[in-house]
Amino acid sequence: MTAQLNPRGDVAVLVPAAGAGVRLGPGAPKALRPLAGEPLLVHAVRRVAAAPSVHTIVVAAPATEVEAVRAMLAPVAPVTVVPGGAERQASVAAALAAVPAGPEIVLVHDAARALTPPGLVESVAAAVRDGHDAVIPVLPVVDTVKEVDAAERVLGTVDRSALRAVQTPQGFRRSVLLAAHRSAGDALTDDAGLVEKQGIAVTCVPGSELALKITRPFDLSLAEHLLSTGA
Ligand SMILES: Nc1ccn([C@@H]2O[C@H](COP(=O)(O)OP(=O)(O)OP(=O)(O)O)[C@@H](O)[C@H]2O)c(=O)n1
Ligand SMILES: C[C@](O)(CO)[C@H](O)COP(=O)(O)O
Repeated sequence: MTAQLNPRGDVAVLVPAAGAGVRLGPGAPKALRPLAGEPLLVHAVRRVAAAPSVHTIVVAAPATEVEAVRAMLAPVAPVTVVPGGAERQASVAAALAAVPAGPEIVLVHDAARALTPPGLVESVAAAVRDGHDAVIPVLPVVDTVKEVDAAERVLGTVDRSALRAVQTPQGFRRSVLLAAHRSAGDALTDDAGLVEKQGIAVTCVPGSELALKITRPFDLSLAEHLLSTGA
């Protein structure tokens, strides 16, 4: 049976957490590495579970760690844990298959974005509820962006006013995400990218700097600092 959080909620959140974390360096799978003494995944799930609209959370864990992840998350929130896949897309598909009947809004949220505030979960879900098929949180690109060739010679300066850095949670009408995964071709790291390939409009909402993706060692240090200063 699938664990439920708020039976009156209309949102299922899929948390892909099966990645290795190669860019973070050698060690345990990234979602299980400690941040201020607790695994990244615990931080991420605790914040998702604090969003009032959330009915169900499904975590895709590293295949060898499913039981350990169940035990780790049991005191945090009622969560369903399934084995993830070799690519993020396969992990999301496995979690999507475990969503029970009920929630018609499905969010996909990286475990690696461990400090994402519950308010961002709510604002993405609200935009889907308002009628958007697919919603992504974004931030403006703050650096000047150059296009370069293979020899790192600058070809030109890109107009960054039309560029956005994309975060998670990404929100979808359930049927839209299901159809996108059913007809998915080459693995993409981004669910909105799958939906775009179906010709479906994707809408942006403001993201949060706290939703940074912990990818490299610097990001982990930054997250430690943010937590120690009250994030
Ligand atoms: N096979 C995979 C690969 C990634 N993810 C998850 O997708 C999220 C975003 O991926 P990323 O941060 O790029 O993580 P990794 O793939 O682990 O990073 P790296 O490329 O450095 O190994 C993470 O929460 C990660 O655990 C997953 O569930 N299954
Ligand atoms: C969905 C995503 O977080 C978009 O930023 C994605 O998982 C990024 O993965 P990447 O491998 O770092 O591009």
